[in-house]
Amino acid sequence: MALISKGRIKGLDLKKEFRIRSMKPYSSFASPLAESLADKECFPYDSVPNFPVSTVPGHRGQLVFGLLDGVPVMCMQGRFHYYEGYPICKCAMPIRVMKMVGINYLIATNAAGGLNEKYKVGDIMIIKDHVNFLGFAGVNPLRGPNDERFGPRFPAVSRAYDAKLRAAAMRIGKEMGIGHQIQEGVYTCLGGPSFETVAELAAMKILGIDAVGMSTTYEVIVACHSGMTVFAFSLITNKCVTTYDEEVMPNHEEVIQTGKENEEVLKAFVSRIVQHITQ
Ligand SMILES: Cc1cc2[nH]c(=O)nc(N)n2n1
Repeated sequence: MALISKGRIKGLDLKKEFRIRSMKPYSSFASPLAESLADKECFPYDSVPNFPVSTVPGHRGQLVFGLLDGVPVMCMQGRFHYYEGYPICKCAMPIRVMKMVGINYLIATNAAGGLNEKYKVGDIMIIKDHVNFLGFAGVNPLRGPNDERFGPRFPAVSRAYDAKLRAAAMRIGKEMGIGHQIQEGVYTCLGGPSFETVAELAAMKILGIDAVGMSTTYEVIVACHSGMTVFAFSLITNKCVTTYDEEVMPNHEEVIQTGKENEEVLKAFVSRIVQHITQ
């Protein structure tokens, strides 16, 4: 979500391009919230010049503009992942489009495996920091010539996840009566599409990682580079498989199912955070 002044790129009025009447918050969000918007206008990704298209089951593949409890918002239904085969800068490109329409905040959401033993399936982990494993191998969305229109060559990302919004989200969770399922921790992004081995998870535990996924960090780095304020959370969709004798292996069906089971509470949670941002 982002509070935005009316955005416009020098010489290119995106409002005409997107027929945007008034832009305020934005959310990179799963389908259900975008479906619930009033006064919706949808732009399939393949109708937006140079946009990648979603290839992952459960990701619709369109930009949705509309009203969330009266607040004009922009949602992504489906995001792009490194494992789909896109360059990482292409996976983060939608964040630059949002910046170009004048966005100053981002709410990013994802599904993730719970590595922290205290976590339960269905928990919401507010992300306080990330370990960008992809970046350790140089897979960074800012690699290559720097585009000065957005930010500096060497951006700081030490406070990528806004502390005030994290505290507000914690309070909102308690007010909603879901404080018992709200966590705060460190998220990591792996390349995927294979899930992690037991040994990899043991290593990540030593590194203090709480939840494991395959997205988000590259979007947050680009949002930070562009000077956007970021809030992000993970829905814990499964417990990471940390031993060799566990019955159930991690699987995409479980991820989708847990997302469906929690969509109402997530919609309410994000709506309350939007209200907080726009008050
Ligand atoms: C979206 C998602 C869900 C899980 N679960 C897991 O154990 N490991 C992952 N990397 N991911 N990613």
